[in-house]
Amino acid sequence: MMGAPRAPGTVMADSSDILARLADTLATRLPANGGDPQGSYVAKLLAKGPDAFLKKIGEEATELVMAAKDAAPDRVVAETADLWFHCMVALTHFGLRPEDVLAELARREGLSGLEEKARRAT
Ligand SMILES: N=c1c2ncn([C@@H]3O[C@H](COP(=O)(O)OP(=O)(O)OP(=O)(O)O)[C@@H](O)[C@H]3O)c2ncn1[C@@H]1O[C@H](COP(=O)(O)O)[C@@H](O)[C@H]1O
Repeated sequence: MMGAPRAPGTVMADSSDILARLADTLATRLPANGGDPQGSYVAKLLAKGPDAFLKKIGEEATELVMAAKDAAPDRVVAETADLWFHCMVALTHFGLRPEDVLAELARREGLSGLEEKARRAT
């Protein structure tokens, strides 16, 4: 069950490993791990295959853009959560973990996007 919505800017005390805990839950929904499409939204999505969760990623990205265009911070937070969640379903399908993405961001830390682009051009 999902938690109650919170105002933007408030941080839960135990939020630091929420991505890892969510990934653990999502992995249990894989067909290979006995995920039951009758009793789980995630299992249903994973059982349908990539087209289903890729469609959701496209929808949630569009909804985030619309929330941002409306300058609605509460909706930006909610739509970003929807987008991250569905991206995590995709990671689960591919046997990947949020830690893989965080490691990639850590690898990029401190390297300006302008500098990285200039390196690619040479
Ligand atoms: N974080 C989420 C989460 N975020 C969003 N959603 C669901 O994602 C669905 C799609 O969102 P939409 O706004 O598009 O709603 P919709 O129009 O009804 O969706 P569709 O019918 O078009 O797919 C909704 O049913 C949301 O409830 C989530 N469902 C589950 N989780 C987490 O995943 C865990 C496992 O979920 P189950 O596998 O369903 O038990 C949960 O305990 C939660 O921690």
